[in-house]
Amino acid sequence: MIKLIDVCKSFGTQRVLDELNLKIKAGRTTVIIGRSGGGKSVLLKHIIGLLKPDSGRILVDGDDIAGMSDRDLNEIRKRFGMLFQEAALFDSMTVGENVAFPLREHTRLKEEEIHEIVADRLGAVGLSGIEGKMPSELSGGMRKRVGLARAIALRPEIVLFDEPTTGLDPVMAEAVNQLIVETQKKFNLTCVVISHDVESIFRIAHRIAMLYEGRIIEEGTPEEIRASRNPVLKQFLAGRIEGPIQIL
Ligand SMILES: Nc1ncnc2c1ncn2[C@@H]1O[C@H](COP(=O)(O)OP(=O)(O)OP(=O)(O)O)[C@@H](O)[C@H]1O
Repeated sequence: MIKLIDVCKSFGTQRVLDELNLKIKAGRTTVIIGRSGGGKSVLLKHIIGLLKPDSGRILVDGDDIAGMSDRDLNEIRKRFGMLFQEAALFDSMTVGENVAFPLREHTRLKEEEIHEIVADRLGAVGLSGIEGKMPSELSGGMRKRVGLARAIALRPEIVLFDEPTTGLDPVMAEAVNQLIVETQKKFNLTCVVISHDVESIFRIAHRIAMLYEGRIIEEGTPEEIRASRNPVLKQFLAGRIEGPIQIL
């Protein structure tokens, strides 16, 4: 569904993506792993067109979004949902208004219909009836759930998750993982998740891709990744200090 071909991106003299190639399968969850500051968020922003590559192509269902006008890009973006780090809810809006936001931005649905969809999506994340609450009244896990309800408001085909379990306790992290698995299945979503939470990765991934020094150095099923002999991958998954990954 999504193909990145020879994607390069630098900021000043710092090359973050270096002829990166990756295929993301439809109806599957692909987790992109890699060290902090390694370029995972930059990669995700290229997939949704928030950043443009210096060179290379990014195909979404065969359309190259790298050279697209903002208008065409807006159309493509309707097919995406995104759950940002820290959920990124609008603090001055109620939960209901947060979830309704993409519907009000991108559709001409009537208020009644919007209310129905908001109730449905909040139900899907196990938070029925909290439309009137403010984000500040919610726990971190609940905020993530509301963020997910908002991300799926428009029934997207593709949902991008930027470190969905960061900052949550293990129980809450597992609840969010389960929710990702259930929501992916229920809506047959193509999910791209970036994470360095090794526990979570193996719980949610159909495919895992390791980003290192600007490239995907290994991609495969969780079993294949576990069995990999790649020293970078082995060091990363084991959380060892010794190995090819340099600690700055
Ligand atoms: N808009 C930008 N301008 C300049 N440099 C940037 C920009 N966005 C990202 N970078 C740099 O690109 C590198 C990769 O950043 P990125 O946020 O993608 O890392 P990450 O792998 O997501 O890290 P983390 O796991 O810590 O979130 C960093 O060195 C960062 O400073």
